[in-house]
Amino acid sequence: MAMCSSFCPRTPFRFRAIKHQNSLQFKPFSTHASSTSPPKDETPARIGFLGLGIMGSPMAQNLIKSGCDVTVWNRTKSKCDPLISLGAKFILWLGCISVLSMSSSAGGAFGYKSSPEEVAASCDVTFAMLADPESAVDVACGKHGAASGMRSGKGYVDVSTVDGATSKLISSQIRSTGALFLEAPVSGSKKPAEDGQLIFLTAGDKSLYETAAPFLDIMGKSRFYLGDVGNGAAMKLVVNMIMGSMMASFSEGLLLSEKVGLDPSVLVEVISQGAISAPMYSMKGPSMVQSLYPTAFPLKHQQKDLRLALGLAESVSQPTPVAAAANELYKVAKSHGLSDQDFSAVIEALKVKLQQRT
Ligand SMILES: NC(=O)C1=CN([C@@H]2O[C@H](COP(=O)(O)OP(=O)(O)OC[C@H]3O[C@@H](n4cnc5c(N)ncnc54)[C@H](OP(=O)(O)O)[C@@H]3O)[C@@H](O)[C@H]2O)C=CC1
Ligand SMILES: O=CCCC(=O)O
Repeated sequence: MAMCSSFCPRTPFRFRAIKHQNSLQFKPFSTHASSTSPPKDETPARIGFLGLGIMGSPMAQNLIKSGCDVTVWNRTKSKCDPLISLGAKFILWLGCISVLSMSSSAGGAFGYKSSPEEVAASCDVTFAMLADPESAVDVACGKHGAASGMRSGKGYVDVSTVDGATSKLISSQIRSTGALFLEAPVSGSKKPAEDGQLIFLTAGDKSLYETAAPFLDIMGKSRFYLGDVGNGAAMKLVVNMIMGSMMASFSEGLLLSEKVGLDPSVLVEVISQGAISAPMYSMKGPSMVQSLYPTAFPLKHQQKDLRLALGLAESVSQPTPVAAAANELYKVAKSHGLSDQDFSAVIEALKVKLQQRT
């Protein structure tokens, strides 16, 4: 069943956690409301956010700006600082005591550390936005990983793009603690993340889906609940498989148009008015024509998604020759040092091939 949101997230709400039977519910309340003290069974909802890269940072930022109580963690600690400046919490940890800090560098001299475990232990719902299956497993299930801090009444929402097997592994580790698990990879890139316009493809514990809904609605424009763990991951991989092939095909067209004496900028314009128009072509085309690839979606992640999508297709014996060919092109692009450029830099792999022939 697909569900879409209608919640308006832009008012400065705060969220209170309310114990309801065995589950947690979150009720928004306006920060402009009267100063009557909250009912005794209500405490501020605490949100954890692990992974502050291109996507995680703006997503966490939107939660903070909407009045949520957010605790952040990132492997490279300095990326926490802009969010701490906006009001995020950062936990320093010394094995037996945790202290809240105003800076990720505080405590360094004393050997203090922060860990996903500490964040999960101190929060009601913890989100994770990590690079790939390996980092998602490490942060959730590794030493001092989030699972070590989970227990009944808490929830873990993994918004990273991973394969179904990885998601199921993380789900089983989280659920073995009594906590709930939701996979919720996103469609939409850096700008939609900044604008709170992501599309969440969720699957897993339905009650956590409902609990997390107000927060998903702050970060996104719509959400789909797709059933069992693995379905959200599969939907995301199918979407990105199509996207990767589209971009490879677009790149071929841009280069071919130029080679036969056409202006590729005019091609972008022609495409934008016809049946194959897509926002992606209009957004990326003009900079691709100038050989500029400002990173919104790193090429290495697109290749990872194609690799995982091919694995998904293999698991059901589905032929995917177009995606397989596109994957090879992204691999060539990676081998030419383009991993951290935007995925539209895949066009450079074709230019390399052209040069090799001439
Ligand atoms: N960018 C985009 O347009 C979109 C990306 N996605 C998906 O979202 C996820 C994140 O993407 P994005 O933000 O672009 O990626 P980034 O590369 O910018 O960020 C990756 C994050 O993962 C962390 N990380 C990487 N390896 C490890 C590790 N071994 N242990 C702990 N943390 C680690 C990084 O930490 P550190 O800062 O220390 O390197 C960083 O916080 C990916 O799965 C991607 O496929 C989904 C939709 C759109
Ligand atoms: O995973 C990245 C998706 C990027 C997008 O949907 O624009």
